[in-house]
Amino acid sequence: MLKVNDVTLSFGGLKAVNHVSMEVRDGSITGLIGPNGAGKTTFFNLVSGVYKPDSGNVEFDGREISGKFCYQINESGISRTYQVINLFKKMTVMENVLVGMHSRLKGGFWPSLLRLDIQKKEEKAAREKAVELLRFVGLEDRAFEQAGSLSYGDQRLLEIVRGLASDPKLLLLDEPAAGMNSKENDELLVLLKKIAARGVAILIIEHDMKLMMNLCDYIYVLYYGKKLAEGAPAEIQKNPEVIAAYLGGE
Ligand SMILES: Nc1ncnc2c1ncn2[C@@H]1O[C@H](COP(=O)(O)OP(=O)(O)OP(=O)(O)O)[C@@H](O)[C@H]1O
Repeated sequence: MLKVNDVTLSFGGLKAVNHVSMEVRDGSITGLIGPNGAGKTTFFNLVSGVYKPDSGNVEFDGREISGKFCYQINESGISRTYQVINLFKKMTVMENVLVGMHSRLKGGFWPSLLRLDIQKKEEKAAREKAVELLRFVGLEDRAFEQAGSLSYGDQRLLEIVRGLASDPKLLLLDEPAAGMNSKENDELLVLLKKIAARGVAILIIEHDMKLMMNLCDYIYVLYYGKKLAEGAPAEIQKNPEVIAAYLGGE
């Protein structure tokens, strides 16, 4: 579904992503690992439309998406979360999910101003769907609390729910386990497998190797902007170059 073909992006003289190709298959969980500064977040920014590659291209469902705006890429079915929690902390949990849904809502400006029937129906359906998504992650009881009042781990879950709200086919997760305790970590593993079982493919950046080894179907390793290795978790784990990169890099 996602095909990244030989992309390169430089910041001044630094090749943050250097001739990297990769693929994410339908419904799979694909991992992206590498030491700090390897280019992982920049790679996400290339896929989600924050940056346009200097060379190479990105295809999603057979169509080129490189060069499109972020909102167009989101509409085509790619959603993402960020390394730093990016919620509207003063808004309720429910409102945060509804914000994530906006690209799927049809009733534009005039219907919303006049509160036409079509818009009321759409709003009701959106709320029901938000409740269903919150139930999916066990946050339905917190729907009307301020997002900022949730624990750190729950805020990370809410970010994932908001990412799912636009009905993506592919979810990009940038360090979703950061700051989670080990129980939250185990719950995250179960949740991400459930999301993939719903048919949503996942591309995930994460430093927690235990989580990645248990979670991913396939892993890519970046090192100084270049692809160092790719393969099944068991192969990656015993790859001497990968071990050396981690021992040397962190
Ligand atoms: N906007 C930018 N301008 C200049 N340099 C940048 C910019 N964004 C990233 N870089 C540089 O590009 C390289 C790759 O950074 P990137 O954030 O993609 O790495 P990363 O693998 O996500 O690291 P981390 O695990 O620490 O998040 C780093 O050397 C970084 O300093």
